[in-house]
Amino acid sequence: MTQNKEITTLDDIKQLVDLFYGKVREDDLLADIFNGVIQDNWPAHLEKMYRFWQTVLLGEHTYYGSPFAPHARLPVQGEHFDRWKLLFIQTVDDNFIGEKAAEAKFRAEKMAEMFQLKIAYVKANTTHGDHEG
Ligand code: HEM
Repeated sequence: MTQNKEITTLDDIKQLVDLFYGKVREDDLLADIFNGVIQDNWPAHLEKMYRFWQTVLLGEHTYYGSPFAPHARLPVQGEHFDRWKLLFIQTVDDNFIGEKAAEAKFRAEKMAEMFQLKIAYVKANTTHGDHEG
């Protein structure tokens, strides 16, 4: 058994991200949604996610995107976010310990909450006849 470690370097971030999306890609509920959008661009998606978490957890500003935009019209509901959070928390707890590990879980929870609120808002403000799809 490997010992859980602190998240301190970009390599730790890469390990976290690779393990998490490894689970996502095998998940009965989430795999099709991710693969439908990302298709064969997984390396680019993972690169982006390394930069995202490097920025959030290590304070090294390498991510300059808009995190919410690609989620606005995904076919996702509470159950998808619950699964996403479960897999993320499992990945962190199975491999890491310490302050940054706790922060990773906290930030993921907060962003999931914000994404869900925004998706509900987008839906409520999309009337039939708007550009759907
Ligand atoms: C059910 C939950 C979720 C699903 C199905 C999902 C799906 C996706 C997909 C398919 C993309 C790629 C979009 C593209 O390449 O066009 C993406 C990007 C991304 N996701 Fe999620 N996501 C979920 C939750 C979250 C959460 C909770 C976070 C917060 C940590 C997050 C952070 C990001 C970021 C930062 C990007 C990159 C955005 C950019 O293009 O700059 N996602 N997500």
